[in-house]
Amino acid sequence: MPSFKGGGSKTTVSINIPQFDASFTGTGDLFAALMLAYITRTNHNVKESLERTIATIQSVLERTAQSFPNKVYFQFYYWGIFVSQVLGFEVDAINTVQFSNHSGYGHLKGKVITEQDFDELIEGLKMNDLMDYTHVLTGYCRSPQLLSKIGELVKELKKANPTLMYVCDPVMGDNGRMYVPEEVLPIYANELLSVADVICPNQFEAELLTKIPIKDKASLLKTINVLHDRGIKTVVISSSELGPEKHLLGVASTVVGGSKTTVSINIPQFDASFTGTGDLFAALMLAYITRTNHNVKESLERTIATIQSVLERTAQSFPNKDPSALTCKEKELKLIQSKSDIENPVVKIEAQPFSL
Ligand SMILES: Nc1ncnc2c1ncn2[C@@H]1O[C@H](COP(=O)(O)OP(=O)(O)O)[C@@H](O)[C@H]1O
Ligand code: PXP
Repeated sequence: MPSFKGGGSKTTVSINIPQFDASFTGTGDLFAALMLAYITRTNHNVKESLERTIATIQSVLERTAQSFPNKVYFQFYYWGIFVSQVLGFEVDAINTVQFSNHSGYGHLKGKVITEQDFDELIEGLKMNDLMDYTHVLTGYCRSPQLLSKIGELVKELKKANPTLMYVCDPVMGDNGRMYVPEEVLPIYANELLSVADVICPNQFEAELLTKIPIKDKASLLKTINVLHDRGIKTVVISSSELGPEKHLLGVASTVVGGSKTTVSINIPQFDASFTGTGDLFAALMLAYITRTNHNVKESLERTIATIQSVLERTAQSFPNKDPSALTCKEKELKLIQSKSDIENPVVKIEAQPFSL
């Protein structure tokens, strides 16, 4: 029964809540977060806040019996999670790091998940019989030991569900510089690639994995073929410097039933560098490769359309500033504001067959 005392006058309201014949976990959290939102929006109108909160929780509980067909296990930071949820995936996320902020800022405080932390979480999932994943997506990870364990986990999960899709974003660096310890490279190259169904390195990461310098389209294609030869069905280079002026080039390639499709897309380049776009890219590709059953053209087009609209909205939130002058805080990706673009991206740039 919420009560509000403002300006000396008190308002107290109550509501009858139809009771479900089951007990749920998480409804208290939901209640508090919804009340926070509605008390803010209505400036402490407790009647409206309570009504909307209860209406929301009632509809969530009514819908709780309908479950999503896909359940993703995430080993990640936060950017991809929202996107996957908006696109209809149930997500169990393990944050590989619990940091005060991302690494683009000048200072970084917090903790990296240890192997023991990881083992405990997996033990709990197993004890409760919760390992029924359809997808695994891994990203930012600084520990070679932990990565190795993830490889073992993926093998185990695939044994239980042979159709499970493992999307590996081998997050190691960008523009010629590694930002995780060098020791993770052999683990990606020797242990994770062999279990990956989809891999989405950027140009630098693809070079590290194959030891092929990418100087032109021929070396890019060679790199993709080497990755396919290691048994990876779908290889996506999230960005390379081989695009036309002021454009990046993204490439996606898939081998289905012995026949290969490779497409590329010109990505208009913003005059700024953003953090989190790689995470976003991997989560979007996972969703669209699943929805389209490895149609790389459509997947790449929708992924790029979504990211472009997020970056446009991010850059436009400070219209009087040159994008290159934006601070780290100003460049935080405007994900929540882009929810409807994430749900329904408008494809403006078509991917083309990749040819030399
Ligand atoms: N400056 C930029 N301008 C336009 N698009 C960008 C820019 N930076 C990143 N992106 C988008 O984000 C995607 C992933 O970024 P990329 O740099 O390849 O990944 P990572 O962050 O892992 O290095 C690219 O495919 C591109 O669509
Ligand atoms: N900082 C942290 C803490 C991260 O977890 C990541 C990627 O997950 C990055 C920086 C790099 O982000 P991106 O490659 O997606 O731009």
